[in-house]
Amino acid sequence: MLEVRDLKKYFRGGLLGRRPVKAVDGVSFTINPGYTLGLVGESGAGKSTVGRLVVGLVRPTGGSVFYEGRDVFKARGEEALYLRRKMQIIFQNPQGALNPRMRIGEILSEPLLVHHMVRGRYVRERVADLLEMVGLGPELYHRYPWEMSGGQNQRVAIARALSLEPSFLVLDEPTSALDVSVQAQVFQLLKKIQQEMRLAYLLISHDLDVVFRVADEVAVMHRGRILEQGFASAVAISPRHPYTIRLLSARIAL
Ligand SMILES: Nc1ncnc2c1ncn2[C@@H]1O[C@H](COP(=O)(O)OP(=O)(O)OP(=O)(O)O)[C@@H](O)[C@H]1O
Repeated sequence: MLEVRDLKKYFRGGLLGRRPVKAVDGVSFTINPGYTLGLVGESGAGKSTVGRLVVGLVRPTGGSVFYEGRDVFKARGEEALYLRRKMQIIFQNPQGALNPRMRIGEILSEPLLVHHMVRGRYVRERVADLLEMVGLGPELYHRYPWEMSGGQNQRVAIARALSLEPSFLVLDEPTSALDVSVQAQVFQLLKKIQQEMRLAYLLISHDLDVVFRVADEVAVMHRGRILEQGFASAVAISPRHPYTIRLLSARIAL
């Protein structure tokens, strides 16, 4: 469903901006419906840049992304709108991702109205459904983001993404800003939604434990490239993946 080919992003770097920073330097992978690819690597490896490139938030230096056969970087008009709906991204900091001046009900209604997902009089009903899908009660409709916990806000961010009926989500460190006890609940929710809606996930994390627990396949990034890749169970033990094994055995804090 999602095919990433030889993706590159170079930023200007160095004095006078002459030496490029090769944040992403030839990354390729595919993800199928219902599957999770975990992208792991140390800080600065280029993981977040890959996530932003894939959903079209950052312009690439080179390479291509195909979603259901559509070229994400070349899409215009109706097709671009369709892709904006189908490919969503969830960020690390839910508080920052939600407008503090809007109530939860408004935050969830807005995309439904902008993208004409439901007729006006059914919006309220759909918002209640979305809240229920992410395990939140209808009484939160009138609350503001700052009146809720980090975990509740991340659930709202997930509900907002789901409102557009996506089939692919980039999860960029989705639980890093949350308490450990809440992290497991959010991953449980993401798993449940994935099974119900056959969503494909690109899970970005610096936490090896999280990625190996949650993802079906793992790609390990280092300095803009994928060094090692394979099924989570195989990558963790195969001698063909020395970098990953070193990371795992040393439990390096990435
Ligand atoms: N807008 C930008 N301008 C210049 N350099 C950038 C920009 N965004 C990222 N970089 C650089 O690109 C490289 C990769 O950054 P990126 O945030 O993708 O890494 P990461 O693996 O997600 O790291 P982290 O886990 O710390 O977020 C880093 O060297 C970073 O400084």
